Amino acid sequence: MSIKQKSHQRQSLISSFKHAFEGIAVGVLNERNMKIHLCAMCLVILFGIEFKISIIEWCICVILCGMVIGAELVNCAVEAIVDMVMPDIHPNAKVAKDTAAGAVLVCAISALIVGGIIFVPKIFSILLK
Ligand SMILES: Nc1ncnc2c1ncn2[C@@H]1O[C@H](COP(=O)(O)OP(=O)(O)OP(=O)(O)O)[C@@H](O)[C@H]1O
Repeated sequence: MSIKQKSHQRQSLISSFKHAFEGIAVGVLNERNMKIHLCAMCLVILFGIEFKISIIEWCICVILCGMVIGAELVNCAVEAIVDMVMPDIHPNAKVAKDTAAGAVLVCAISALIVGGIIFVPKIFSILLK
Protein backbone atom coordinates (compact mmCIF):
# COMPACT_ATOMS: atom_id res chain seq x y z
CA MET A 1 0.00 0.00 0.00
CA SER A 2 1.40 3.41 -0.95
CA ILE A 3 2.02 6.22 1.57
CA LYS A 4 -0.75 8.22 -0.10
CA GLN A 5 -3.22 5.34 0.30
CA LYS A 6 -2.19 4.88 3.96
CA SER A 7 -2.64 8.59 4.64
CA HIS A 8 -6.05 8.55 2.92
CA GLN A 9 -7.10 5.51 4.99
CA ARG A 10 -6.00 7.28 8.22
CA GLN A 11 -7.88 10.41 7.18
CA SER A 12 -11.07 8.46 6.45
CA LEU A 13 -10.75 6.66 9.81
CA ILE A 14 -10.42 10.02 11.58
CA SER A 15 -13.35 11.49 9.66
CA SER A 16 -15.56 8.47 10.37
CA PHE A 17 -14.84 8.91 14.11
CA LYS A 18 -15.59 12.63 13.71
CA HIS A 19 -18.95 11.85 12.06
CA ALA A 20 -19.79 9.30 14.76
CA PHE A 21 -19.09 11.91 17.49
CA GLU A 22 -21.23 14.40 15.56
CA GLY A 23 -24.04 11.83 15.56
CA ILE A 24 -23.72 11.40 19.34
CA ALA A 25 -23.77 15.21 19.79
CA VAL A 26 -26.92 15.51 17.64
CA GLY A 27 -28.63 12.80 19.69
CA VAL A 28 -27.65 14.43 23.00
CA LEU A 29 -28.66 17.94 21.91
CA ASN A 30 -31.95 17.03 20.19
CA GLU A 31 -33.37 14.08 22.09
CA ARG A 32 -34.98 14.72 25.49
CA ASN A 33 -34.85 11.00 26.30
CA MET A 34 -31.10 10.96 25.64
CA LYS A 35 -30.64 13.66 28.32
CA ILE A 36 -32.64 11.46 30.73
CA HIS A 37 -30.39 8.46 29.90
CA LEU A 38 -27.27 10.58 30.48
CA CYS A 39 -28.61 11.78 33.86
CA ALA A 40 -29.29 8.14 34.78
CA MET A 41 -25.74 7.25 33.72
CA CYS A 42 -24.32 10.03 35.94
CA LEU A 43 -26.37 8.67 38.87
CA VAL A 44 -25.02 5.17 38.22
CA ILE A 45 -21.45 6.54 38.23
CA LEU A 46 -22.04 8.45 41.50
CA PHE A 47 -23.70 5.43 43.15
CA GLY A 48 -20.95 3.15 41.83
CA ILE A 49 -18.27 5.33 43.40
CA GLU A 50 -20.22 5.79 46.65
CA PHE A 51 -20.94 2.06 47.07
CA LYS A 52 -17.50 0.99 45.81
CA ILE A 53 -19.00 -1.56 43.40
CA SER A 54 -16.79 -4.37 42.10
CA ILE A 55 -15.03 -4.47 38.72
CA ILE A 56 -17.63 -6.94 37.43
CA GLU A 57 -20.44 -4.62 38.56
CA TRP A 58 -18.72 -1.66 36.84
CA CYS A 59 -18.46 -3.73 33.63
CA ILE A 60 -22.16 -4.61 33.83
CA CYS A 61 -23.08 -0.93 34.38
CA VAL A 62 -20.92 0.20 31.44
CA ILE A 63 -22.48 -2.43 29.14
CA LEU A 64 -26.01 -1.47 30.22
CA CYS A 65 -25.42 2.29 29.85
CA GLY A 66 -23.86 1.70 26.42
CA MET A 67 -26.77 -0.52 25.41
CA VAL A 68 -29.41 2.08 26.38
CA ILE A 69 -27.57 5.05 24.87
CA GLY A 70 -26.76 3.07 21.72
CA ALA A 71 -30.41 2.04 21.35
CA GLU A 72 -31.50 5.67 21.79
CA LEU A 73 -29.09 6.74 19.04
CA VAL A 74 -30.49 4.07 16.69
CA ASN A 75 -34.01 5.26 17.60
CA CYS A 76 -32.95 8.81 16.74
CA ALA A 77 -31.65 7.58 13.36
CA VAL A 78 -34.88 5.68 12.65
CA GLU A 79 -36.94 8.79 13.48
CA ALA A 80 -34.83 10.92 11.16
CA ILE A 81 -35.12 8.41 8.29
CA VAL A 82 -38.88 8.01 8.77
CA ASP A 83 -39.42 11.79 8.88
CA MET A 84 -37.35 12.13 5.70
CA VAL A 85 -38.93 9.35 3.62
CA MET A 86 -42.48 9.57 5.01
CA PRO A 87 -43.44 13.10 6.08
CA ASP A 88 -47.14 12.12 5.76
CA ILE A 89 -49.03 9.83 8.11
CA HIS A 90 -48.44 6.18 7.17
CA PRO A 91 -49.03 3.00 9.21
CA ASN A 92 -45.56 1.65 8.38
CA ALA A 93 -43.98 4.91 9.56
CA LYS A 94 -45.82 4.44 12.85
CA VAL A 95 -44.62 0.82 13.10
CA ALA A 96 -41.01 1.88 12.43
CA LYS A 97 -41.05 4.70 15.00
CA ASP A 98 -42.96 2.78 17.65
CA THR A 99 -40.88 -0.40 17.40
CA ALA A 100 -37.64 1.63 17.53
CA ALA A 101 -38.95 3.42 20.62
CA GLY A 102 -40.02 0.04 22.02
CA ALA A 103 -36.47 -1.27 21.58
CA VAL A 104 -35.15 1.60 23.71
CA LEU A 105 -37.79 0.90 26.35
CA VAL A 106 -36.86 -2.81 26.50
CA CYS A 107 -33.17 -1.88 26.96
CA ALA A 108 -34.00 0.76 29.58
CA ILE A 109 -36.25 -1.59 31.58
CA SER A 110 -33.58 -4.34 31.50
CA ALA A 111 -30.97 -1.81 32.67
CA LEU A 112 -33.28 -0.62 35.44
CA ILE A 113 -33.87 -4.17 36.68
CA VAL A 114 -30.16 -5.08 36.65
CA GLY A 115 -29.29 -1.69 38.22
CA GLY A 116 -31.85 -2.44 40.94
CA ILE A 117 -30.32 -5.89 41.56
CA ILE A 118 -26.86 -4.27 41.96
CA PHE A 119 -27.73 -1.16 43.93
CA VAL A 120 -30.91 -1.80 45.96
CA PRO A 121 -29.27 -4.29 48.39
CA LYS A 122 -26.38 -1.84 48.91
CA ILE A 123 -28.79 1.05 49.56
CA PHE A 124 -30.77 -1.09 52.04
CA SER A 125 -27.64 -2.25 53.84
CA ILE A 126 -26.70 1.41 54.44
CA LEU A 127 -30.23 2.42 55.45
CA LEU A 128 -30.57 -0.51 57.87
CA LYS A 129 -27.20 0.08 59.59
N1 LIG B 1 -45.34 9.62 9.58
C1 LIG B 1 -46.03 9.06 10.58
N2 LIG B 1 -47.05 8.22 10.32
C2 LIG B 1 -47.76 7.62 11.31
N3 LIG B 1 -47.51 7.81 12.61
C3 LIG B 1 -46.50 8.64 12.96
C4 LIG B 1 -45.71 9.31 11.98
N4 LIG B 1 -44.78 10.07 12.62
C5 LIG B 1 -44.98 9.86 13.93
N5 LIG B 1 -46.01 9.02 14.15
C6 LIG B 1 -46.53 8.56 15.46
O1 LIG B 1 -46.42 9.59 16.40
C7 LIG B 1 -45.56 9.21 17.47
C8 LIG B 1 -44.75 10.40 17.88
O2 LIG B 1 -43.94 10.75 16.79
P1 LIG B 1 -43.02 12.05 16.83
O3 LIG B 1 -42.24 12.08 15.59
O4 LIG B 1 -43.85 13.22 17.19
O5 LIG B 1 -42.16 11.82 18.09
P2 LIG B 1 -40.88 10.93 18.18
O6 LIG B 1 -39.82 11.79 17.62
O7 LIG B 1 -41.15 9.58 17.58
O8 LIG B 1 -40.77 10.73 19.73
P3 LIG B 1 -39.59 11.17 20.73
O9 LIG B 1 -38.73 12.17 20.02
O10 LIG B 1 -40.33 11.71 21.92
O11 LIG B 1 -38.86 9.88 21.03
C9 LIG B 1 -44.71 8.06 16.90
O12 LIG B 1 -44.25 7.22 17.92
C10 LIG B 1 -45.71 7.38 15.99
O13 LIG B 1 -46.58 6.53 16.74
